[in-house]
Amino acid sequence: MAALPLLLPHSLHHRRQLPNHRNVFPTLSSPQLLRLHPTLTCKKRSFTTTGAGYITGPASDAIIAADDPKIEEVDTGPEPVQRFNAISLGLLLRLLSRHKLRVAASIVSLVCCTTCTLSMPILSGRFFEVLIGARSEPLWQLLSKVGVLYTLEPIFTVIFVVNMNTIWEKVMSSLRAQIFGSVLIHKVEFFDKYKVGELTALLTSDLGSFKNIVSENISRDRGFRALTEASYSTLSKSYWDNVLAVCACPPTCTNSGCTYACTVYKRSTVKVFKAYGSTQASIADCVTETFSAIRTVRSFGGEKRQMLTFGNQVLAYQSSGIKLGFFKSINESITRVAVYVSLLALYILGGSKVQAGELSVGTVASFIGYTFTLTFAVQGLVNTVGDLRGAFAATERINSVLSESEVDQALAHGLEKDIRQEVGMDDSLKMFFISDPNDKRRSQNMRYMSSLTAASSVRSLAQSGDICLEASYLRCSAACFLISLLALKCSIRYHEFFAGYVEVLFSVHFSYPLRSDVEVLSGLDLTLKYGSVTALVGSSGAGKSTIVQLLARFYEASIYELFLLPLPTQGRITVAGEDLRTFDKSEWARVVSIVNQEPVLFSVSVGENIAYGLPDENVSRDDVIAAAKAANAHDFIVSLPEGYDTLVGERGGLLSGGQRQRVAIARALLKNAPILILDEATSALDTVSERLVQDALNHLMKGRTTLVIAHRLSTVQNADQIALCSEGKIAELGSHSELLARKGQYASLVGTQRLAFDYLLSHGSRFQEVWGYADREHAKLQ
Ligand SMILES: Nc1ncnc2c1ncn2[C@@H]1O[C@H](COP(=O)(O)OP(=O)(O)OP(=O)(O)O)[C@@H](O)[C@H]1O
Repeated sequence: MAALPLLLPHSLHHRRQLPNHRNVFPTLSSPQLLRLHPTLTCKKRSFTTTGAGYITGPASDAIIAADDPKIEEVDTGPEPVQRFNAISLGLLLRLLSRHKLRVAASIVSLVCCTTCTLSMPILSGRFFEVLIGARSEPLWQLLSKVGVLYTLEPIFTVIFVVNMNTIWEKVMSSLRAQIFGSVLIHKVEFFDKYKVGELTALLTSDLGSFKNIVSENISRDRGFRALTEASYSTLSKSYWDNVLAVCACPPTCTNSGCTYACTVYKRSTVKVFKAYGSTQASIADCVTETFSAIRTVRSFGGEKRQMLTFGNQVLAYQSSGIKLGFFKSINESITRVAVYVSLLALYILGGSKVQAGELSVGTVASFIGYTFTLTFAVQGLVNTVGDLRGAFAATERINSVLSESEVDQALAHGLEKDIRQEVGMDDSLKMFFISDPNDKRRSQNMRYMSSLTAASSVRSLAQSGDICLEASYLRCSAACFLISLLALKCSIRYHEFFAGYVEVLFSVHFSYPLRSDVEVLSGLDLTLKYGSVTALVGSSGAGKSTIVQLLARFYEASIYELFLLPLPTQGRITVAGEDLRTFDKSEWARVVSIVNQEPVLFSVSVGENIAYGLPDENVSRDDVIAAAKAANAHDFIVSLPEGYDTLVGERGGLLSGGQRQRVAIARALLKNAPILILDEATSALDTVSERLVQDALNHLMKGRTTLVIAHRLSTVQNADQIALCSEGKIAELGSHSELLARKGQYASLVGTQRLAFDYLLSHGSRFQEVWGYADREHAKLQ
């Protein structure tokens, strides 16, 4: 079976995570860390481990149950960090090697059609000689030869163009699939960093200019054909007469000079092409952003501002386009001057040689024919060099974007396993596979992958055990002990310094990768008891959704190491005692259902959106309807123009916020995962709908480990436990009544909301007046 290198590109280098003390949640407990890094204690990096336990590659966040004795043999010495190139010559050759027959047919037809083309000037020369009586060959015989050439040349051209085009289309499809797959499996922070428009541009305009190398260069006067024609005509000329050949050489020399200059000044020209591409990407990004947020733009009257932004991007695009045109025009005009000089020299020298009887008229006529062929070919080559520059710039841009950020190994491994298991793989999936028998690292990764906790156990663990977000403070190592001792011996000032140092090193921290200087979570301990409901409350920005993101494994922290030494515990997330990172991400995704504050729907029908709950299965219509009924969405769906087949628009924009939430709840219900996370899942519902959906959710929560985030405390009063999140920690934990009795932050939050409610009640009559007025106005409009 072929392999999927681009789904696992970073398996090539297993980049070491940079020690970043703030980015260490969830990490592993000290004993586990030692289990994971058994060889670190003897400062030797290897996958060797003694007995059962975990092993990991250098800084790989995929953790593997290491019962495979063969793994001990694997040589995993420190690897140099390699830059991963999404598009490389090796990859292109591998893709081309899939079409050997077509490549051979293209080469043969190219040689044949070029031979036909280049035989024409010879026949033209003979034709003139026959006309002036300098040649005895019958005219009809000569013309029939010309006729054969004129017939064969288009036939070979068709074979060449069709084959080249087919090969390149197939190569480009695979390449596009590879790049898409590669982007898809990047870590979430990659998507935080790059805008949608930029990523879209990679797959459209950048890959488009790469495609142009062939699709724009298979015509007669471009690319390979121009190259063969140029070389062949230069050779033919030398065969006829060396002196005249030298006259016709300037175009070729100029072309070589231009090509050389382009190569020497590659950096500057590539810069211009790169700027052209990135301004094009910015335009795409501005368009995507503006039109996807059109309601926000309207509501703020932001049209002028968007026009200004777009105008600036267009001007930048225009200026880089003008610069590009300047480069092109210089190339073109230099070539033309060279051509004219060459033709003039040819007329002068050729004419004098004919007059002196040293050359026949036919030979000079053939020369002139070859000079024109050479001129066109050289012109074509100059254009091809321009296309190549564009393609190099696009390749550089794609490679630089995709090599900057890390691939999510835990996801890539699981995905590859998943796809490989598929029986009778679809053609559309096959495109993601490229065979590379030399990629030993991948086969090694495949073995680790197979050592990951099996899918069945993920579900059974999720269905049986508690989920713990642990922060076990100061399970000190010798290093910590030493620091503490030193701290005690030192003066107060130094003691403070060491205390701070210890705090930084050994408490739990989580920072988003793009804002690594801002701590979001610090010192968090929380257990979500199996089969019970835990409510997470707290002020805005306290870190509630961050906990959800960690539970969903959108973000994962690395094992924190300082000078290659494993540090004591930082915290971790476990399910039934197993570290989350022992699971494939895709397997984990199957056991967790999340309904967000602002659910995003795909621009397909309502039914398909609900069925997306089980994306890899053929969901029956009855199941979709059952899920919709349970989420109290059925009634509104059947009232839509085409019922379950009604399209919901981009991001579900044709539905109301409450309808979107109900569809999202139905989607989660269909998924039927043992772990349920509701992040303000009912916030967009009116009171009546909320009560109905809440009933469905209460039913759904039974027997599942549930985490509910809600601002309206009334909705979480009945939770088994309520955790108050404050400044990245769990400040209070208990039932509603326990927390009220404690009279702490929770009690004051409840008090604040009650006050707000009382205020509403006391102003009820006024609101009723307003609502009554609105109702009357509405009735009038009807
Ligand atoms: N992707 C991100 N990158 C960087 N910082 C982020 C990211 N997402 C959230 N933050 C920051 O993390 C902090 C905690 O955000 P979080 O969404 O967890 O708060 P929250 O308690 O859920 O708030 P709310 O109740 O308003 O939803 C905030 O300061 C926020 O600015």
